[in-house]
Amino acid sequence: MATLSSSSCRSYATSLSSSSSSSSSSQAPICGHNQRITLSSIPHRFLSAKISCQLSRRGSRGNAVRMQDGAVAPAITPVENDSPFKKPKENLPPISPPVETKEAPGFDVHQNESTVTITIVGASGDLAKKKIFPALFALYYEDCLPKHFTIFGYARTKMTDAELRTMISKTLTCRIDKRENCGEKMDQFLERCFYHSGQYDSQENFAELDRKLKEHEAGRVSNRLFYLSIPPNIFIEAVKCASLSASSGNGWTRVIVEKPFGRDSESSAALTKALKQYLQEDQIFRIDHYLGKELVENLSVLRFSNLIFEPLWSRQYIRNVQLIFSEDFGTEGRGGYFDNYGIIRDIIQNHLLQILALFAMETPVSLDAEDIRNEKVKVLRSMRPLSLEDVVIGQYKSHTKGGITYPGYIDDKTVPKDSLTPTFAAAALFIDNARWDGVPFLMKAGKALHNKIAEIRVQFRHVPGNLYNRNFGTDLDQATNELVIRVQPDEAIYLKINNKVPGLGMRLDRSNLNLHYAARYSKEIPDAYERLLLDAIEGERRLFIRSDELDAAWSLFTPVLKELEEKKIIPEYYPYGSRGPVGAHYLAARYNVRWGDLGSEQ
Ligand SMILES: NC(=O)C1=CN([C@@H]2O[C@H](COP(=O)(O)OP(=O)(O)OC[C@H]3O[C@@H](n4cnc5c(N)ncnc54)[C@H](OP(=O)(O)O)[C@@H]3O)[C@@H](O)[C@H]2O)C=CC1
Ligand SMILES: O=C1O[C@H](COP(=O)(O)O)[C@@H](O)[C@H](O)[C@H]1O
Repeated sequence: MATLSSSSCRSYATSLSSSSSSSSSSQAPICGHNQRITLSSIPHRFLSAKISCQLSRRGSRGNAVRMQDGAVAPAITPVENDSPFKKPKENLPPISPPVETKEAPGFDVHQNESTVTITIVGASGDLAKKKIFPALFALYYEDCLPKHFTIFGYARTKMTDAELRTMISKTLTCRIDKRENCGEKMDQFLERCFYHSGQYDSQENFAELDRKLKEHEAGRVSNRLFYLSIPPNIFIEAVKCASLSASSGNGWTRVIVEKPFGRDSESSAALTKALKQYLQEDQIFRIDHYLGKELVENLSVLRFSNLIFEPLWSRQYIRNVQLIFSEDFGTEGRGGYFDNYGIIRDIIQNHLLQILALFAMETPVSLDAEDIRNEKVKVLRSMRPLSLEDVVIGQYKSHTKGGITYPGYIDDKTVPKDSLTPTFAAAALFIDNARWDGVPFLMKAGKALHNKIAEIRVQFRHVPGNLYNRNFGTDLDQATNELVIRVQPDEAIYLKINNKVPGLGMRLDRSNLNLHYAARYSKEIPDAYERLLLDAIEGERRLFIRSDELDAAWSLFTPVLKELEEKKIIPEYYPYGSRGPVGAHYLAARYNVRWGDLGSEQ
């Protein structure tokens, strides 16, 4: 049955190939160092170990992946340069069994080897504990981190290395399919984690960090990844200090920046400008974790490697596209942050818009990061800025059900009582290009709704002159095909088709051709942060946001966000746990659309 490699593993074994060409600026030190070392200076023998990581990501114990139905997808032979991602990765460190020995600091005995240090700035925070450390552990567990790696936590909180390890050990989990040696792996991983306490605006504190990093690097080529897991108002100070006092002297330095990337065009441009004082564009990895989700990553595969979808992918056959995000909990605990942003900035302008761009782009020249991002930016620049009449906003209010009272948004102590910040929004967007002219792209995102789901729905047009129309009664909508890509939870891709109900009569029903991941694949789906962290380590920028994409995204939403705020538009209130404001239906109806997630069978 299965003939394609299906695992979450990388098939771009090229990341292993040596690079002498790729973007030099990301290899360049960023503050005053002048030595450059490229991957070509790393002995070739080290590269093969990386291949074994790639293979282990292809299947738990061998090169192949077993499907739930017993079929085996063959692994891809690990030939260097077989990557679909044409551009070779930069300066990759070698991979080998993850046992680190203590090195005497300060000696350049390892100058032919390289090392990667990942510093999590804001290590004491929520995201670091919840996502970043667990993702790094998962990568370690899969033998996907380089042989010489070190993880540093950096924050103001006073903590020892041991205390950091205790803190993060609470949130590390093991892969379901490989529990046996989990404890051992966890201990090994924790031994590679260290902590340095410092201020975010202190060059001196970062210089202390630099000294510690150097000790761990022990004279090897030093590659440094900083993950800014801190509130946005301190991004610039932290980047400045990291850049001036703790960037690599002879390898690459990269910085992962978390959203929010500003709150409108102006502030986003200011942030970009400030970041670029200290970093080159290709050192900046702007993360949108939705791009790291398995089914979002699969969008292009589905479309460009199956003959049956691409010919239908246009206004000729597609009636509308729906991008839906809902959470069944409120802003609990994050109300302070959220009130300054609202759901349009929190979800729609980034996560849903990024999915839209990937969905709607033209075929890129290659799978190279710049080719893909070039196509995405064209989509964004072809879009009409959102207008006020194409937006509906809502805010959840308290609701009592089954004797339990669920708080309203403004019941959160960190939210002003008179807040008009939307916790729900629906919007109709249009791409004014030849492929998508007139096709509504409807987006809907909300907190404290009745379910937790993220999905893409593609509703196709009616079959012209359908011979079987009368077998459906008058509801033509019911007779059109719909492709659903359920991003989460319970990942699936299904296509609603019309089918004859078996029997002597001629009755049609709607059935699903269903690719249900849990039934099809035994391998656990990696968390988005795992994929993105590994990409950042490997210098793969495909899933990160380029500054021109960001500018284009903000241009679409800034005018309407300003108008909503200036006119103090009152959101439609909806009860906690409901399906959201009824206004979303009117908006869809205006474009002759019915939300696909609300029908009797979804
Ligand atoms: N949490 C999440 O689910 C998500 C978060 N993000 C983004 O990731 C980043 C980190 O988020 P999160 O971990 O929730 O943030 P936190 O509020 O938990 O902050 C992280 C750390 O930053 C330090 N810090 C907090 N407030 C301040 C302040 N005012 N001044 C100086 N330092 C401060 C604290 O460390 P210390 O006091 O020890 O220095 C804190 O532990 C943010 O940009 C956020 O928008 C993005 C998506 C989801
Ligand atoms: O970026 C964000 O995403 C989360 C939802 O992420 P998910 O991976 O759990 O779907 C959302 O809760 C948060 O408000 C937002 O900032």
